[in-house]
Amino acid sequence: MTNIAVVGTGYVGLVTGVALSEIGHKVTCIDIDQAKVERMRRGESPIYEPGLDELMTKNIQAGRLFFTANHAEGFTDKDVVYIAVGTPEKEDGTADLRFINQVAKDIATNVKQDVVVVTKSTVPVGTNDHILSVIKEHLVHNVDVQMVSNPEFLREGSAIDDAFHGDRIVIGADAGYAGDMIEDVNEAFGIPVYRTDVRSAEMIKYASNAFLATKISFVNEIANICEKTGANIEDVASGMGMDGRIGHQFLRAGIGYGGSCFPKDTKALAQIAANHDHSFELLEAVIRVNNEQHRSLTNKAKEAFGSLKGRRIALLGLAFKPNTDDMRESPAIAISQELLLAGAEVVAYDPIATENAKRVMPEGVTYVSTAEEALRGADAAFIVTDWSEIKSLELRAYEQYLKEPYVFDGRNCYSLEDVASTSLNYYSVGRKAVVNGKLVETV
Ligand SMILES: NC(=O)C1=CN([C@@H]2O[C@H](COP(=O)(O)OP(=O)(O)OC[C@H]3O[C@@H](n4cnc5c(N)ncnc54)[C@H](O)[C@@H]3O)[C@@H](O)[C@H]2O)C=CC1
Ligand SMILES: O=C(O)[C@H]1O[C@H](OP(=O)(O)OP(=O)(O)OC[C@H]2O[C@@H](n3ccc(=O)[nH]c3=O)[C@H](O)[C@@H]2O)[C@H](O)[C@@H](O)[C@@H]1O
Repeated sequence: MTNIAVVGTGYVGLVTGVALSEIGHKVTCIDIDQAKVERMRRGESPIYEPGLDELMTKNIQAGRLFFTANHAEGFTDKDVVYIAVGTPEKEDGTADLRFINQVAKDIATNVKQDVVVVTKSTVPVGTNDHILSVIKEHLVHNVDVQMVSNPEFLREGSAIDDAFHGDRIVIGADAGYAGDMIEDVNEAFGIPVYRTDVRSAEMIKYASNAFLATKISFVNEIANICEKTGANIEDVASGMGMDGRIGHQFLRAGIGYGGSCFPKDTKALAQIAANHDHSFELLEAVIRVNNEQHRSLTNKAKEAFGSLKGRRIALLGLAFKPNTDDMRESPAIAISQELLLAGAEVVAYDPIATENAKRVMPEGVTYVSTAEEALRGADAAFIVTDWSEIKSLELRAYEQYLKEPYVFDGRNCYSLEDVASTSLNYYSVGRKAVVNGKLVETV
């Protein structure tokens, strides 16, 4: 059992803290947001993440999981401090290290014993060295501080499962005892550990996210060409994925990736390259393709309707992916902006993310509390997020509620054969359209 503090209780920090307490460590989670801390003390997760509340409550009751807004209290007697604060994007695309720098100072001024500092946050190559120098510069007590880079690979919506069944745990440490100590801390997860130096660990995180984003932009480009050639992206992706060297994962064509990480991490890596006089052409193209892909549904609707002026569009799903309330960089934002700009009226529904959506979506969007309400009287439906509730909506519902039978499906939720037996006009991604019960090429 190790005494651990986790600084920052967002998607990563809270899941990390809960998972470490579940395998037997004594964990104190620290956040500057007092209201969040109070909710967590009651066993309520401030974020929507399946399975998290239950596991939190269990470990609070077992006396292994604590929450505080006071850094000095949180760091008392801790051997390990995890940093899990945000590293958002600055205007120029680089990572904003404001929160990281603050935590480094918080650690320096409050720790009274030797400590291993573990960076979970995604940070540019060289940042761990920078964190150590900030800590040393502000250190109040004469203690030893060692750094470990331990990037996080969990996905929102399946974060608990990922924490216990991830593919690897990357531990980046230079000389000293710290790497072995963090390997011991993680032993009970039973996940393969990959040891490397600090800078390689930092790069593994960006390279992994950039590679996954590349797969998505690649498959979206293939989908765009499928639409022009009459091929079917679902069949193409399945056939590609059967090659073990390619694999089936991250070949789902759609409306482009969103979320709190792929958009910011791809830009940050391109900037890291640029800072070292390297132009990362491939990654720049991945980003451009993704931005363009956000427009694909609206472009199809413009083509089908001629003009979207005065058209009422039902947006089904707002979160950047299912099973999360996270709206950061959700394609729903860009899609709504495009629709409003084209003079359309936007009525939106999401099973979970509506409150967060209201904070980041453009002004002028109307929110309703069921899919049916969104569809009723609309000229077209846009399927934006493939929540199971939305995927399982009967095709009959669109026929029944829509004023005009137009569905623009950004997630390929329905089979073309099923749609062909309805009265719907259906446009999806990388597949033929269905118009008047017939499969037709879109160009
Ligand atoms: N969200 C995700 O799925 C993943 C995120 N990451 C990385 O993990 C890091 C954290 O991401 P999220 O959990 O999404 O962030 P988040 O923005 O959801 O949460 C960050 C939390 O840190 C708190 N905080 C800020 N400064 C603090 C301080 N000085 N002391 C204590 N608490 C402080 C904030 O109040 C907030 O609750 C980022 O670098 C991100 O790139 C990595 C893998 C997955
Ligand atoms: O660094 C991070 O924050 C995390 O970023 C992603 O996780 P996440 O953003 O939660 O979700 P993903 O499932 O990767 O989806 C990201 C976006 O790509 C889209 N996507 C994903 C897969 C696919 O085949 N097609 C596709 O369009 C999703 O709809 C979503 O908008 C990575 O998968 C995690 O390994 C990583 O830890």
